[in-house]
Amino acid sequence: MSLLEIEDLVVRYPGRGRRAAPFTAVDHVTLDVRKGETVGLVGESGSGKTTVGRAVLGLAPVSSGRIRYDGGEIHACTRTGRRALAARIQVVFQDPYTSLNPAMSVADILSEPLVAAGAGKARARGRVGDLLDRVGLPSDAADRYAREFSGGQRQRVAIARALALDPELVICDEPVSALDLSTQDRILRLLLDIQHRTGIAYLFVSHDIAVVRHLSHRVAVMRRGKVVEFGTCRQVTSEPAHGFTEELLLASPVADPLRQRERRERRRARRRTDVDPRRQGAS
Ligand SMILES: Nc1ncnc2c1ncn2[C@@H]1O[C@H](COP(=O)(O)OP(=O)(O)OP(=O)(O)O)[C@@H](O)[C@H]1O
Repeated sequence: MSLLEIEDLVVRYPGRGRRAAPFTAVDHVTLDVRKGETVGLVGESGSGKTTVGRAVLGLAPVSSGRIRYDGGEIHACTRTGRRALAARIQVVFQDPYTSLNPAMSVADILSEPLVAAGAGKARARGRVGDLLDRVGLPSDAADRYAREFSGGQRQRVAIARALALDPELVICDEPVSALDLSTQDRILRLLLDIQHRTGIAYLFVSHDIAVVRHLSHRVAVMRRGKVVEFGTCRQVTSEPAHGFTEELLLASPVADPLRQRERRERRRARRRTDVDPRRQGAS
């Protein structure tokens, strides 16, 4: 059964300048995420991936369409409704340097969502050790400050914070793109391990199809605000139905330098003939 259902979602922003037309960042997007599943949302920069995640979180304006969570409509949720949802849907952002308050200790960062949800301070503190353990950090990390950690360790803290309320769904918005390759690999393994242990679902946003294929059950490919392809990871990455998916696969890293050059040239040739119609005529 689907946990999250996005149906015909449109997010439109007002145009900049007096006569500029509104800009459609998300254009009739339909997709769903089932319990315990990872859906990868992949596409080039500006295709609307983050905006889809933000609309689910109530942070982007829904112009039309529906978003349902566990059967209930959430696209027009009140503040109280949103607060209740916060325990069920959490988010991990791209940049672990800006998403954690450097002036707070890790214990405070991890207790904050629990206290906000009504747990007493002592009870919230009591859960910190377990949360650190779940993301592979030592218990003495609790008394240190986020600024004392590496990018990968900070992202572990951000993941622990997202897990604090035992959510059913975590929106991961480019959670590894600010990290070096070996740290990326460790964080992706951690996310997989957490999913195996808890049955959590992920909507995993990334520009990198190589990262997405690593952990997604299904993959949606976005281009210029639209989902151009949505299918199982195997279908989308082995038998892509859309030329743009092929393009993304071609752009993912390959070891052979000759193939790399061939791919670069094909990419350049495509870019020369390709203009985003959402931007045409906009001032
Ligand atoms: N608040 C806003 N006001 C106006 N336009 C916006 C706003 N937020 C996003 N956009 C535009 O919507 C489009 C989609 O942005 P979005 O961040 O969702 O893309 P993305 O696929 O996640 O790209 P990236 O990987 O670079 O973050 C972009 O062209 C962006 O400039």
